[in-house]
Amino acid sequence: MTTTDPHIPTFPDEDPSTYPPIQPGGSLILAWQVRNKPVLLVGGGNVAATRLVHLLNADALITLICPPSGLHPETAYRLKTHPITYIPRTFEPQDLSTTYSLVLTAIDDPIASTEIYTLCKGMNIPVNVADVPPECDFYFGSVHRDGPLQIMVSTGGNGPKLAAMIRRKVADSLPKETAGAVVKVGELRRKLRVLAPGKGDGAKRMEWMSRVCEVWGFEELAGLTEGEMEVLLEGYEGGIVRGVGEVRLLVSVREGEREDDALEGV
Ligand SMILES: C[C@@]1(CC(=O)O)c2cc3[nH]c(cc4nc(cc5[nH]c(cc(n2)[C@H]1CCC(=O)O)[C@@](C)(CC(=O)O)[C@@H]5CCC(=O)O)C(CC(=O)O)=C4CCC(=O)O)c(CCC(=O)O)c3CC(=O)O
Ligand SMILES: NC(=O)C1=CN([C@@H]2O[C@H](COP(=O)(O)OP(=O)(O)OC[C@H]3O[C@@H](n4cnc5c(N)ncnc54)[C@H](O)[C@@H]3O)[C@@H](O)[C@H]2O)C=CC1
Repeated sequence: MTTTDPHIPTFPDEDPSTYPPIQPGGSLILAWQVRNKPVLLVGGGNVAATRLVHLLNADALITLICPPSGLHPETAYRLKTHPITYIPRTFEPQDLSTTYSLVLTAIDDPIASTEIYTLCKGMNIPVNVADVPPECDFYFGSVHRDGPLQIMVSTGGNGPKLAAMIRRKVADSLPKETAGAVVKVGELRRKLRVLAPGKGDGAKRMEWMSRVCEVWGFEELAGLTEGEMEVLLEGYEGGIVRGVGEVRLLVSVREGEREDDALEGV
């Protein structure tokens, strides 16, 4: 579909074939920040136990509603080990309020599921009803977690078991230093922001960080020491990204000089 709206400029030299193709019918995949936000989980069985893992990993403020007789051993364990608000009975409509930023149900009662879904819609609260895709504002996916690295596989409801198998394949194909590299790049980016805090430095910061990621391998990034970061960052002002060999050489020369200075001081 194209439009002739006169407010939209035309770029004579553009090449639309370089833009990503649009494939409608997918999900909007996001990394939702629920840290310290109230989330309601209804049900305490098998599926609820897996939902709890995701919610706890995301530091949500969780309320769980489920009769004690329905608790899966893993759910009961989480209730003992984490500050989850537990309501030991079946769901009642007054349990819902707009303070919840998210509601998840994992119950084996389709009538109660639909009731909760309808109440959530009335309150504009995003909801996931575990086994009823049409009653889900969002689906869960199969998640690989390693430190700050998270990879989610979604098949858009087509094959949840396949999603789990694909997730394992993806995880197995990653170099073992991947999460370590993510941690160190995070440290380096925070140091860079201290060195060049200005908003106007954004483009230069981004270009420099991108080049560091490209020039250094995962293994080298994962092993970045404080001294190596210091030497790397010294290149930032002049837009220089030193390679791993040069940085390590400079670090060892400096360490040698420090030792010499220390000896002279004796
Ligand atoms: C739509 C969605 C809604 C939602 O739950 O958010 C949904 C719906 C349904 N799942 C069903 C069945 C199974 N679900 C699993 C497992 C997982 N299901 C997950 C997500 C999703 N499941 C969402 C779509 C995600 C996507 O497609 O990308 C995972 C990825 C994440 C998670 O739940 O945390 C997690 C794997 C986590 C992991 O191991 O890594 C297994 C396998 C197992 O249990 O081992 C089976 C049996 C085998 C099979 O059917 O494949 C049925 C019943 C079908 C029926 O009656 O036949 C429905 C309802 C329906 O399809 O109508
Ligand atoms: N990822 C997915 O979407 C999957 C969905 N399912 C479906 O999810 C649902 C839950 O599955 P499981 O956890 O294995 O079942 P389960 O039988 O282990 O757990 C059901 C839980 O719901 C509780 N419950 C029932 N009615 C309730 C109410 N009104 N208020 C509060 N708690 C209530 C029960 O006490 C129990 O804790 C089932 O309908 C199942 O078919 C199952 C596998 C995967």
